Amino acid sequence: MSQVLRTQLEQGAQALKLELTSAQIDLLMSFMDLLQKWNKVYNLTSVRDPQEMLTHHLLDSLTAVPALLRHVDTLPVAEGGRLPLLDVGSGGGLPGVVFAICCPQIDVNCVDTVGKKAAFIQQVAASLRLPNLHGIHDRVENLKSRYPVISCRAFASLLDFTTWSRQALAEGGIWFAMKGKHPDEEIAALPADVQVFHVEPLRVPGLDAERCVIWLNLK
Ligand SMILES: C[S@@+](CC[C@H](N)C(=O)[O-])C[C@H]1O[C@@H](n2cnc3c(N)ncnc32)[C@H](O)[C@@H]1O
Repeated sequence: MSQVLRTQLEQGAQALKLELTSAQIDLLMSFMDLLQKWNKVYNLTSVRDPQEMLTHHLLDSLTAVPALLRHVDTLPVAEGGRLPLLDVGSGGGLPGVVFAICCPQIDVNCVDTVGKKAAFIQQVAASLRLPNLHGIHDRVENLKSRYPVISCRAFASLLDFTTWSRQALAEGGIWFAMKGKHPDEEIAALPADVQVFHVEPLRVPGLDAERCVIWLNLK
């Protein structure tokens, strides 16, 4: 990836007030390289242009990191332990890999029904030496473990997301759904015991588009 894209990434991180080390910027750039390389073989994302990959995938996912960190910082985590997070329908690792790189205090588990996508995540974890990143090949509905935070991006309606991942939500846990426009109709379709407790608008550096995070929990 070019120096121009790296500079754009650094400027984007600064605009988001994310204090990333140059090692983390290197890892994000290497992730983009791996995504570009293996996309040709595995068909991980329809986005192929490197510039578009930077703004629509990397910076878009990065925009959710400050919101996630604000929440995580309020939770008790065992000494030396990491907070488990499940990223549902992670595909080529968005936002899961970005979260794993930017938040070493989080243990990121990316689940996808497509075996080659889960295998790609395992490959990214090994290549980039990320001990806090794991690929799981399964349907989210089948998972037996429980997670205090469950995220998704471009996955499904809020109703399907919360219904399919409900058994994987730890007691007192939260869902973190990355969405485009405020999804009024999806919110209206939620069952009575699932509540939206916060909607956070996001601005992606270099992208003129509506984005938000929907925070949900069980009543
Ligand atoms: C549109 S892609 C989004 C990928 C990625 N989150 C992104 O933002 O680019 C949705 C992904 O969800 C996966 N998926 C669909 N149903 C699933 C299920 N029940 N459990 C786990 N993954 C699922 C698909 O295989 C696909 O990779």
